Amino acid sequence: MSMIAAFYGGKSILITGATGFLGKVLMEKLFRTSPDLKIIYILVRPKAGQTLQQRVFQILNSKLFEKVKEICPNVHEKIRPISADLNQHDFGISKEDLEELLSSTNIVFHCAATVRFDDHLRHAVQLNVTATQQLLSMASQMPKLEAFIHLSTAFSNCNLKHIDEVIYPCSVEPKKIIDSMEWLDDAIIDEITPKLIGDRPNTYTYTKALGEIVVQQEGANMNIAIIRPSIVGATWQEPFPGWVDNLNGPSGLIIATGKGFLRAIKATPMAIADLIPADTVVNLTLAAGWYTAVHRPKSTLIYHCTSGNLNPCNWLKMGLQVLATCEKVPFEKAFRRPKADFTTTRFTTHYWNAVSHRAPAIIYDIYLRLTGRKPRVMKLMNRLLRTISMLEYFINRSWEWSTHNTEMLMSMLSPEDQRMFNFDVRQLNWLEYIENYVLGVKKYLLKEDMAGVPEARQHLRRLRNIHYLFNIALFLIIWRLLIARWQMARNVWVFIVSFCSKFLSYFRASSTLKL
Ligand SMILES: CCCCCCCCCCCCCCCCCCCCCC(=O)SCCNC(=O)CCNC(=O)[C@H](O)C(C)(C)COP(=O)(O)OP(=O)(O)OC[C@H]1O[C@@H](n2cnc3c(N)ncnc32)[C@H](O)[C@@H]1OP(=O)(O)O
Ligand SMILES: NC(=O)C1=CN([C@@H]2O[C@H](COP(=O)(O)OP(=O)(O)OC[C@H]3O[C@@H](n4cnc5c(N)ncnc54)[C@H](OP(=O)(O)O)[C@@H]3O)[C@@H](O)[C@H]2O)C=CC1
Repeated sequence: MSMIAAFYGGKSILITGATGFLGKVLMEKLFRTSPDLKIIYILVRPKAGQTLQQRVFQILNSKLFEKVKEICPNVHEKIRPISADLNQHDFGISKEDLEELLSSTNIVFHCAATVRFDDHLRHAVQLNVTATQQLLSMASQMPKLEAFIHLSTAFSNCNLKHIDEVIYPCSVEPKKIIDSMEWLDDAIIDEITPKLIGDRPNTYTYTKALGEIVVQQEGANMNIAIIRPSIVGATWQEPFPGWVDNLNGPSGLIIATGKGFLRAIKATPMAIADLIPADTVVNLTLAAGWYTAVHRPKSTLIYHCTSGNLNPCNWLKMGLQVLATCEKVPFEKAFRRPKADFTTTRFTTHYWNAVSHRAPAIIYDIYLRLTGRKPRVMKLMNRLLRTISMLEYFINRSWEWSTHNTEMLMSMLSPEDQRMFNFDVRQLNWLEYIENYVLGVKKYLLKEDMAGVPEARQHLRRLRNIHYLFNIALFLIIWRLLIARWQMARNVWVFIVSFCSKFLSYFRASSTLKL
């Protein structure tokens, strides 16, 4: 019998960010392994014209929840969406809902965050710091609370090379930052942002670090744990391999590679690609929830959910496997053939951006214009290059994360729990995982049917022929222009022609002699 699954049975659980990538996988696993849990409260905001109920309906009707609906047919009765916007004071939760939440909740999983790298500091602070502080204040009024689990990121201290499972101080106290956001105007915030984030690359990592300090300060009297995942990727095993539903992290770049948009990227091939599957993060999170509530460690424990020190994979290995899979099972309607390389210097990156990214986009847009259609490729390309520039920091460095707490937690699990809530990345086969990831991107993100693969292959063959024809035509045009303008080119041309004709006549002569 699984101790962890039994622990969540009969519990009332509050999840923030349940409509996000990790939140959905977390909810799915909870329902699948503890179908007898009492209720899951989720804080949801109405979005894109959808009501809360419609959003929940959409989640439950996705492929991710197919198994759950078999195991727990009344799953819809066990999810209670609560209208809440974490940008608002008190989250805008109604008085009745708040009372119910405060009186019933046993466990809190705080997943909501803004994960955008370029968010304005005011917004990032509001969501990743102030909202965390408010949620903790709410949690402190929950008489039945057993554990509060906060989702952070392994990159919250990416300004360090070696990162321990501890909370590092920031130069300015989070409370001062929260206060200042209330009275500083946007222009001043823009001006001080680079000084505040210091040697971190973006507001996301900075505010996640502030969020951790808030958790430590405000949650001193609660049972709290912090999970720090690295780059979260598609699921490894559960509920099925390759599930992913947003473009964050590597997923967007996998699409860009498979569709032939991405041809070169500045990366350090041997740097560690610290990916971690979403289901691994969820298993560790649930195990930490159980351990925190049952064993009540004296201090806040931080768990690094990373792969680099236990089972390292580098960007070269990952990139080659992405390309190999895209070759084997191509994406539909590719712009160009999937063929990409890593660049290592600024100069080569600029060169390949001009030749392999911008030039084809301009040519294709001209073709679209000439055929009476709206040009769109350059816009897409600019967005891709901007995304790459945001991610570059993470693919050109390696970090070391210590994993003592994570390994300790693993050793505390029964063999049954080690199997059911497996977060041992040493068992992960990277090539198999990356292949399933790419297939998952194709099936669940791009919603492409595997029946379309032969047509996609045919399309790639057409693109290859166009590529060859284009290259030959380009060569001939350039050569013709050179001959017309340069004596030197003419001399070379005469030399080549006379060399070839001598070579041919020599062959002709030697074959006649043999006869
Ligand atoms: C040798 C072979 C070589 C082969 C090479 C093979 C290569 C394969 C190797 C792979 C290497 C992987 C490296 C990963 C490193 C990850 C590190 C993460 C570490 C931190 C982890 C964390 O702890 S943190 C969680 C992750 N957090 C993010 O990862 C957010 C990032 N992101 C943003 O911060 C914003 O995205 C940003 C960018 C500002 C743009 O912002 P933006 O305003 O320009 O664009 P938006 O995001 O608003 O998107 C506007 C519309 O573009 C659509 N779209 C957006 N991206 C798209 C895309 N890539 N492809 C298509 N479509 C896309 C979107 O769906 C919208 O569509 P629509 O308008 O229809 O709704
Ligand atoms: N994905 C990754 O690579 C990594 C993620 N993490 C951490 O894991 C956690 C979950 O990330 P992930 O699932 O990928 O992120 P997503 O962007 O997929 O999900 C974010 C969630 O937060 C919710 N949210 C955002 N703003 C508000 C708001 N104002 N009010 C209410 N809810 C809001 C979103 O709701 P809505 O659907 O309405 O937008 C969504 O449910 C985050 O804390 C992140 O920092 C850590 C390391 C890596």
